[in-house]
Amino acid sequence: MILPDKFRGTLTSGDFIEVATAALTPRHSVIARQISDGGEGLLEAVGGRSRPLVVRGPLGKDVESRYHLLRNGDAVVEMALASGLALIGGATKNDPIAASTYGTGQLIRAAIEDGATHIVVGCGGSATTDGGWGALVALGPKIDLPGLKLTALVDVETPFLDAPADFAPQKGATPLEVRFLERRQLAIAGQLLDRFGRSPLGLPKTGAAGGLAGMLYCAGGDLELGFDYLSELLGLEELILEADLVLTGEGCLDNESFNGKVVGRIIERCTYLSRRIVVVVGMIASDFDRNHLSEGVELVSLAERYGEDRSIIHTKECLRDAIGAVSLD
Ligand SMILES: Nc1ncnc2c1ncn2[C@@H]1O[C@H](COP(=O)(O)OP(=O)(O)O)[C@@H](O)[C@H]1O
Ligand SMILES: O=C(O)[C@@H](CO)OP(=O)(O)O
Repeated sequence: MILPDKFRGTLTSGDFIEVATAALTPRHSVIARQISDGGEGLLEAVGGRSRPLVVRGPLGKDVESRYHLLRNGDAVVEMALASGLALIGGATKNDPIAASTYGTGQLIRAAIEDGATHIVVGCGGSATTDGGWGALVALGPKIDLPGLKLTALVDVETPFLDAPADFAPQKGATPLEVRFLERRQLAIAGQLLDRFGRSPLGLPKTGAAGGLAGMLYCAGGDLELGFDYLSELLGLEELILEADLVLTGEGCLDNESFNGKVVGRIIERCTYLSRRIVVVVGMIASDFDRNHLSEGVELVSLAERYGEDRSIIHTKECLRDAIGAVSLD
């Protein structure tokens, strides 16, 4: 069974599935699912009908975006498709103070106006650290509609006030800007408490997507790990139980991977269900704590095996070769 996350910047989870399926068939029967932790790739993973919409991108320029309507009635928004770092070409092009979740609010509002009553918002992969303020402005009074159920799917356990220090640097913030964002985040938490009577402070998961998850929580929403939502939707537990081997991977295996992200959750589930697990990653972070891996987890780093340059430039070839070298009998 193939269950990959993306390798940010070099390989989508769809690419991983294509390469791995070609390497394993016809000798092995393969089941593959695209999977996401709520960040990039969520809409591809959930499927459903796509509703296209032009919204305001993270730095104010219009972007073509969309949300999905599922057969079970859920409307699914992937915030990365409206307020994501990838939309503006990465951290060096970002303005980490100005970046706003307004466009995500526009997507949620459109789903409400289309009649959705359960809106699931994937948080992660963001350019923003605005505590969800932009989305709140875009939603206006819509967010208070009776009967509206909101679920924030998160990819990390980070609390609201830790979002700037933990994630703003990867969005281009300097240490000085991180301190500013921390003060602003605290002020936003106060505003959210005044408005909704609920505070995000001290609560795990509320810092996902720069605190968008915290705003949704204050507005009455639930917080759920993106992986757990998808696992239930796709029946992953049953599929893992039926598999002889589970193959997964992501760009960089780090301690955050075990903080709610796809690869960490898959390793945990396979260990619990006594399934063989092979993890192919682009690289392993230098401070990665190997105690996260139980005995028996097979780990391959493309950067270690083929060199960093080659693994980044020729990711597909390296992946094909690495999978070919795994003993599958
Ligand atoms: N093909 C690759 N080879 C080596 N490292 C990679 C490769 N692709 C991505 N990476 C590394 O992975 C990092 C992104 O990590 P990833 O696990 O994909 O996303 P996330 O930040 O959501 O956990 C990149 O910044 C890069 O350092
Ligand atoms: O958007 C963000 O702030 C972070 C955490 O939610 O996402 P990612 O881990 O994908 O960088």
